[in-house]
Amino acid sequence: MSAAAALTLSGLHKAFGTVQAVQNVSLTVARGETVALLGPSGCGKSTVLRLVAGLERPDAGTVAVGGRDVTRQPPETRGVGLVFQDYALFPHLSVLDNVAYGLRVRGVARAAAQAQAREALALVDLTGLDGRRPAQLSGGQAQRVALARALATRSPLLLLDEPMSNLDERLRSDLRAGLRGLFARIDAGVLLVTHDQREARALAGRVVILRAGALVQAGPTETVFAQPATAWVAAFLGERNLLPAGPGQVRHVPETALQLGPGGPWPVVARQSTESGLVVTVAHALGPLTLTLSPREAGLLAGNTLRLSVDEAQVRPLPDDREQE
Ligand SMILES: Nc1ncnc2c1ncn2[C@@H]1O[C@H](COP(=O)(O)OP(=O)(O)OP(=O)(O)O)[C@@H](O)[C@H]1O
Repeated sequence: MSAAAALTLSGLHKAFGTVQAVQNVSLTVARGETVALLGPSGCGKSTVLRLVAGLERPDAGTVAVGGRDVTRQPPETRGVGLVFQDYALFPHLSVLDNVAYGLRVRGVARAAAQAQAREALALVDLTGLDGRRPAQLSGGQAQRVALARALATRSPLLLLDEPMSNLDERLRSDLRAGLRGLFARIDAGVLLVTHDQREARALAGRVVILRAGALVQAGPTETVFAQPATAWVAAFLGERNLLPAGPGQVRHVPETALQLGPGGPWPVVARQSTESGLVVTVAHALGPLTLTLSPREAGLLAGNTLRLSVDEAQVRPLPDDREQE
């Protein structure tokens, strides 16, 4: 199977001085699959991508692209398409020539390079803008040109490092929807680094979570979000209800376990209006529980109390590993 994988990383290590940036990371990305690398700032996400691209050399471990060991190859022979957050387009070249550039430097003849570039521009819905200069594009269009440039190489593996970080929220959500369709159409593997959990959930079939350079959990996206393996992962993914349960243990009460209506009433001890609704904390018998109420649900607040019960079947014990670093 691994011969068919777009990417196979085995036992990768990389230190910068005393900083262990990447520690024993192994993962595979199948063709046609999108995998998101998630983790807090400084956990080693960009370093993993740079090791795959050949911009850094690992201290130990191997990188195979399309079943070929490229650990000792320079970036240009690895067959990897890259889109970095500070993507640079050549200002003096047209959109078409920007996209064709990488093919031309690999020795593809001009007419063939332009045909492949047009095909890539069509994939990102930019047909008709071939003749424009980068300065005549919106931020979202320029971002799609950078993507088309990576797609045009027809690499079996695309690496995207925070590909939408320069865009505003509306453009990001438009582009997210477009990318999901695009990734489904091309048969490449995609390794995506993002800070944005919505981006990971929208685009990736699997997620890999890094902490201080080491892989702490990997699995199908919805499984990892629904069943974080430890308290640290749960907290990183935004879970708020981790109740102390003895030494080194917490009880994870997911928000889906909180059922409004029966139970209580419990006193509301904190409330705050946010973009997604009214966030309230109730003093439940199990401990303080925080949940977000939609405007309609906020109508269930009676004075300063809320009726809710906990579906115990969804409550899971987790090891509390939040202190170790
Ligand atoms: N060239 C370098 N020299 C020294 N230290 C480095 C170098 N590149 C990265 N590091 C360190 O390695 C660790 C991992 O960095 P990396 O950029 O991979 O993290 P990241 O998860 O991508 O972070 P962010 O989300 O903030 O971009 C950090 O502690 C960083 O300071």
